Amino acid sequence: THSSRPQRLLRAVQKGAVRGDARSVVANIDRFCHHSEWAMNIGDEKGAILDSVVSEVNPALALELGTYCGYSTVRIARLLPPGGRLITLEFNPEYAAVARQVIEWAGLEDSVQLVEGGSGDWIPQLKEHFGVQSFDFVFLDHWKERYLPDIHLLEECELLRKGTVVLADNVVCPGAPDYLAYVRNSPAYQSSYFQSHLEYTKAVDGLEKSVYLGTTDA
Ligand SMILES: O=C(NC/C=C/[C@H]1O[C@@H](n2cnc3cncnc32)[C@H](O)[C@@H]1O)c1cc([N+](=O)[O-])cc(O)c1O
Ligand SMILES: [Mg+2]
Repeated sequence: THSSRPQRLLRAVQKGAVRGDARSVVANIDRFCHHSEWAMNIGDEKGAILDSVVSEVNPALALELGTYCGYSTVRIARLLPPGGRLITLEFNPEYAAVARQVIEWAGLEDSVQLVEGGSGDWIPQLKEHFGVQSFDFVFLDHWKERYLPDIHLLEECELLRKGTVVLADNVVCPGAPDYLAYVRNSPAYQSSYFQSHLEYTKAVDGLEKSVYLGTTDA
């Protein structure tokens, strides 16, 4: 039987990266994607922007939508403060299985909670299941048409607080036009754009950073 690209990516990590060394896991996935097979990880260039935003927020509690192989999960989790936690949602069982092993190879399993399921089903359950009050940081990198419905869901479930930072990948390529229009025009967000390039290519892409300001009503 032929392996899948996520399985080949995992094997590259297990062959090339040092166990327990998150930096080497990230470096080996980037090497695999630059030299062997492109994969939809945020990558090294946009990853550096992700790192700077995560470091600035220094989140005690972070949420990621769309784990895929766990590349950005590792980038975020390696920067969390002591006791910091990252909850990441992935509904594809095969991707979730690969991501678990990538996260373990990086030695970050104690600060990451990977939930196998859909954001639409799970966002409403995060408070009761994980004792979550609200998130300090949210990273959107799942299906692009889910960005807008899921940020509305996060608002409705009161999982955002004044100052929560929401960072969205791919707002240019593949693009999330309805999401961009919302966060850039809503009085509830202070939004800014970071121009970059699509992972492992020269195509233009960017990240949108949106700070939640809270609702205007009392
Ligand atoms: O399509 C892209 N990303 C979609 C990512 C999708 C990932 O999130 C999961 N998912 C989806 N809805 C979900 C809901 N709930 C949980 N997991 C979910 C999918 O099972 C997949 O693992 C993409 C495409 C390009 N590109 O160049 O084409 C570049 C990128 O950086 C990208 O992120
Ligand atoms: Mg992406």
